[in-house]
Amino acid sequence: MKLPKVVTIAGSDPSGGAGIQADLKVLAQFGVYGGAAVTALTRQTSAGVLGLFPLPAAWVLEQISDVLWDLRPPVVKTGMLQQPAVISGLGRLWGAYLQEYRDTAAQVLPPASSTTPAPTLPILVVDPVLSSGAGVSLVDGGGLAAFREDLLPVTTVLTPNVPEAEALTGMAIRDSGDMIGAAERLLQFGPQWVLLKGGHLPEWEGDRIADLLISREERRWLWGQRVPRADLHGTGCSLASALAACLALGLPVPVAAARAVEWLRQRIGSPLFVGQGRGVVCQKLEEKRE
Ligand SMILES: Nc1ncnc2c1ncn2[C@@H]1O[C@H](COP(=O)(O)OP(=O)(O)O)[C@@H](O)[C@H]1O
Ligand SMILES: Cc1ncc(COP(=O)(O)O)c(N)n1
Repeated sequence: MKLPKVVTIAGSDPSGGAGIQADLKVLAQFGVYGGAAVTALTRQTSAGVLGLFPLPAAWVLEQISDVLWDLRPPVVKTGMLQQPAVISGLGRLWGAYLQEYRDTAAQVLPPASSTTPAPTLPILVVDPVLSSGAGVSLVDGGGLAAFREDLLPVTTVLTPNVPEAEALTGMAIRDSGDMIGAAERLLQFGPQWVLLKGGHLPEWEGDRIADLLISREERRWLWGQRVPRADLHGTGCSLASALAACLALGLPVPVAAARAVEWLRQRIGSPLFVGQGRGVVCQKLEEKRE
């Protein structure tokens, strides 16, 4: 069996709750090998982001190119990309990576017939990080246009939260009906799937909460138990990494999304308090200590 591998392209969070540190821990927990290309350093504690130090965009893109053509990961997950030049440059690199896969498959496989399954193309999971949970901007001006024009057209699964979906579409999202409208608008930018997370909506019926998974063919609500006053950061990074891990393990998108959401929700109710601020996602519930 092929080694399941994921490369994360994200920023560094020294407190370990978000960014590449969180991503690599989640991947390890799913038994998936993780590589990481770093886009920016942050000064960050469990209480919030204190500073941002972007790496030169050309250098970030070289890192990404090196690791893609070395590890040849079947799944790549993005977090804080931060600079428009990185967002657009990744779109171009990913297009070239896909093209090379197609060319190689055409040389290796017999001519396609109705009985030959199409080769599985690499998967790009994009978590469009725009700001920290506490509202510090994590993307430069021009970032939204770069996402819409250059990265979303080559994205397999886009995982925005409600404010990110509002920023990308310019639409207000107040209820589940608005979530459907915004997710359909996001599909028009090109991603194959959108997982629109519902955590920021003020009201769900009773103690329930739902995320919306949508493609051009199907629409599913992923319902779960709402945890009152959940106070943790790094949930978006952890969810996208769990999804990437499940995809690298070979699960189809709807099954992988349901499993990743369930994995995270089991942990939202019992965060780990590692510092002076908010809690983080506890990796192994069974090993949690006070
Ligand atoms: N209070 C909560 N109880 C249970 N699950 C939650 C809660 N808040 C968010 N979630 C779940 O956590 C995941 C992340 O959601 P969300 O908070 O919307 O995105 P982000 O972490 O990117 O801001 C989603 O699967 C969402 O349903
Ligand atoms: C390096 C980095 N990447 C992403 C986030 C967003 O995470 P959150 O919104 O959960 O604070 C973050 N705070 N830091």
